[in-house]
Amino acid sequence: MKRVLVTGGAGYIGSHAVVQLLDRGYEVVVLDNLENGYSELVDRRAKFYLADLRDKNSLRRVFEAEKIDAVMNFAAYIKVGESVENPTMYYENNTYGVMNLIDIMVEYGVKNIVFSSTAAVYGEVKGDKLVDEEFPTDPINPYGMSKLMAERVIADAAKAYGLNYSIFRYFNVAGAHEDYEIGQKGEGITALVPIILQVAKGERAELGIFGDNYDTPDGTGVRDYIHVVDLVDAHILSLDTLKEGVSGIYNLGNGNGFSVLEMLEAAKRVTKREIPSKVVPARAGDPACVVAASERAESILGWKPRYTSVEEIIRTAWEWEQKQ
Ligand SMILES: NC(=O)c1ccc[n+]([C@@H]2O[C@H](COP(=O)([O-])OP(=O)(O)OC[C@H]3O[C@@H](n4cnc5c(N)ncnc54)[C@H](O)[C@@H]3O)[C@@H](O)[C@H]2O)c1
Ligand SMILES: O=c1ccn([C@@H]2O[C@H](COP(=O)(O)OP(=O)(O)O[C@H]3O[C@H](CO)[C@H](O)[C@H](O)[C@H]3O)[C@@H](O)[C@H]2O)c(=O)[nH]1
Repeated sequence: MKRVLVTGGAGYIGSHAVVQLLDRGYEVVVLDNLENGYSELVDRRAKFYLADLRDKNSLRRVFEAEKIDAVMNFAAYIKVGESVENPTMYYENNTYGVMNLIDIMVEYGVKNIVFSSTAAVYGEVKGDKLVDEEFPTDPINPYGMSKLMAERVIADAAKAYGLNYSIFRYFNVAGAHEDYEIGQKGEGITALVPIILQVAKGERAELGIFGDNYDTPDGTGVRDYIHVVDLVDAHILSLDTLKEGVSGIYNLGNGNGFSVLEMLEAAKRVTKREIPSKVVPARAGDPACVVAASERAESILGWKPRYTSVEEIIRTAWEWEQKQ
């Protein structure tokens, strides 16, 4: 396991995977169409290819030129609201794109894939039970369904073609690497933490709190926030299990739920700034409360998240945001 192809390596999480793999001595090849990525986020030590998952010939060019040992697939569309408005665009990129990638991996004899999935595969979670990997999958938006379908494609292909896979279901990823100038970026950001910090910076007038009528203690949505560096660590650890032929599906979260209002208060403490907010209508496709049980990643991969406080997670994101 020497050379890893990182698809979506010019994006937020992919660019972290690139530097963390390089720091552990892997050779890294990046594939991205730069639709939502930034070439300046890609570490210069990695080799970059402009290619698109939906275009098999562009993928062939990469696999022809590079001997790949494992693929980490981060390339996807990621916005829940957009997926509700334009579902076919999501199935085309997030499901069909993965089918293409698998076909090309098989064509070139590449056996190992690490895949970014999402807590959105679980859909509406009733009550306040932690969600483990056996929880029934029932996505309530096309984004989650496009990822669940891709998971199924990967598992079926693994059986048929002898592949090994690690599928990671991320909860809410936030924060930034403290040693590199990389982080979450982009005009169209919809994720809570960067939006709150953009308000703190004065780039946005206020935070719109999407609904305060949910069945949660303060009525706002509850999520499990996980630091991007911890998240990527699990991916890298899983390369060793893939080498041993062990495939699996793993949740990645901290196991603690924070509401939108709690995140807002934490961000005020970290930034020491005013952060104006107002309640606006709930966003289509948003469940009330989603919190992870991630013991499987801990026991099988030996994974242990290091950033366990949301203040710490927000602080690293704030340091990045201020450099922008
Ligand atoms: N950010 C989160 O909280 C979160 C949570 C759960 C899952 N995920 C998953 O993690 C992965 C990475 O997310 P991110 O937050 O880094 O998003 P991002 O948009 O920053 O990165 C995605 C990258 O993939 C590229 N890309 C998209 N479609 C492509 C295609 N067809 N061909 C080539 N490149 C393509 C984009 O240009 C971008 O650089 C996604 O698969 C996403 O579904 C993210
Ligand atoms: O401006 C905002 C943005 C978000 N929220 C709320 O904050 C919480 C977190 O929202 P995010 O958009 O940060 O993330 P989601 O919980 O919607 O997560 C979904 O989208 C993510 C990508 O953005 C991941 O893919 C994740 O797996 C998927 O469930 C939700 O309760 C949301 O309603 C607001 O109130 N205002």
